[in-house]
Amino acid sequence: MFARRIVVVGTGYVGLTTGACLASLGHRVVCSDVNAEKVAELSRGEVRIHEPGLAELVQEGIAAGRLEFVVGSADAVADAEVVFLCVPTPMGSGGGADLAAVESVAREVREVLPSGCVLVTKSTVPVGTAARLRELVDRPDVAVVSNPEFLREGSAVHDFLNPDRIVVGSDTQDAAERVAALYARLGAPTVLTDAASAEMVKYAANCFLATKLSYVNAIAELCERLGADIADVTEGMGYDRRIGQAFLQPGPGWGGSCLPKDTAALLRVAEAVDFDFPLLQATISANARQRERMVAKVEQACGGVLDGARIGLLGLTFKAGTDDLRDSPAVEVARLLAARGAELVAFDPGLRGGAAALPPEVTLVDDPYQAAKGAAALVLLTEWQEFRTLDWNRVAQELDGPVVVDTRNHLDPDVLRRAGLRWRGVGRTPVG
Ligand SMILES: NC(=O)c1ccc[n+]([C@@H]2O[C@H](COP(=O)([O-])OP(=O)(O)OC[C@H]3O[C@@H](n4cnc5c(N)ncnc54)[C@H](O)[C@@H]3O)[C@@H](O)[C@H]2O)c1
Ligand SMILES: O=c1ccn([C@@H]2O[C@H](COP(=O)(O)OP(=O)(O)O[C@H]3O[C@H](CO)[C@@H](O)[C@H](O)[C@H]3O)[C@@H](O)[C@H]2O)c(=O)[nH]1
Repeated sequence: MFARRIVVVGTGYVGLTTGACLASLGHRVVCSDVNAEKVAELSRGEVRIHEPGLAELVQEGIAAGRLEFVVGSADAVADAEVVFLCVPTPMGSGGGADLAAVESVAREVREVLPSGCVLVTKSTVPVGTAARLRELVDRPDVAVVSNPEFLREGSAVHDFLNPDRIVVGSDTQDAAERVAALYARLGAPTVLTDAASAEMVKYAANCFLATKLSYVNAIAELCERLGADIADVTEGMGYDRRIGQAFLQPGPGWGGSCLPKDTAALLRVAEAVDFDFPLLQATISANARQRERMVAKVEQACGGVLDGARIGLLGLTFKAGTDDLRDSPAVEVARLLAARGAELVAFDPGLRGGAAALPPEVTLVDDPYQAAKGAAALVLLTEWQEFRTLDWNRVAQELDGPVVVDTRNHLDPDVLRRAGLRWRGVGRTPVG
């Protein structure tokens, strides 16, 4: 089925990907945003975020007349069949999801939504939000559907077009089926359920992933203390199909715009219904400890003195393949190092054009060798592919102290050893 007209509200990672991908599937899509400058750029086919294939899809959609961008939502929804809400739901004070943007759009459009239209939450929203929106919109002729999104930043287009599953929930079966039909060409397994269950799937999945990572980071620490090797341990675990190889890489802790806020939000949801959730609490607190652990590793690598030490940082984004610094563990480690008096010089391939949200103590430079220059230690915080192939002899010449702390186990310790460098990883025996 091809919808006559789809409106996507919010043109961030999720909204822009949704709009461009649905247009590429043949739907007619209007994307709206409050940011007039962004709308003007997107209308010219200019995409600021770093997402492979997204700019091309946007340009193709515009050229085919299937994709347009407008400011404000009220006019845009006037003849919509389906309206996707893709606005932010950040962590509010107290940890719960802040639904101000979702509710503000719902209020903006409630009176102008055409009869028979479906209002869809694609933003990550707590269980009960669809029910709350039904009350807020107060239109028996408009159905509310939950259709959570599972794409990852850095592979957003690929993930949207090749989903592991589509989840659609509504208390109006027909509306859920209409939304599911938009994705029919993707051939993905589809879970049709009620709204509360669909909303829960999203949190349950993200919190499970976060728990898997906190667990693997704890096992890595144990490996370090017991002389076992986390790379071999996770490989051995991962062949068990019930566990799987994915999401088993230890690191400086998990971050990004989703896992931290979603774990905090589920904890709040649980509290609200008097459910004690020590497992999720431990997942979160172990993650905070992981960042401290990385700082302790760097301190040890610098001979126990961080105050006044110059430290080079490789990577600041929350993972490779994105320019996103939101809740980045790398930035948090940098902050903690700066608080201990370290002087920080950082290079990140995703931030070549600069970055707005860096702690003032971090100086951003344009190449990795400048980050290494005169440093007491070099610390890899984000797993960019190009870090593997640095000229390590040159790095060794630039460094003041011959040590690399690899918080992602991303580098080949033997290559570094041959360049005369000491390597310190996570959950593995130090080399050199
Ligand atoms: N980023 C991800 O990888 C990802 C994946 C799955 C789900 N999500 C969820 O999707 C939602 C959006 O996340 P994002 O990362 O795309 O956010 P984002 O910050 O990248 O983009 C949000 C966009 O919404 C716009 N906006 C804000 N208020 C608006 C309003 N009232 N009307 C119209 N536009 C408005 C902003 O200008 C911005 O362009 C969140 O709930 C998030 O949890 C994100
Ligand atoms: O083996 C791993 C995998 C990930 N990470 C870290 O975990 C965090 C999250 O990574 P990832 O899940 O790839 O990033 P996101 O793009 O934030 O995607 C998550 O959050 C999105 C927003 O809800 C969901 O849609 C995705 O399914 C979910 O994977 C990052 O700091 C990664 O470095 C590790 O440390 N080790």
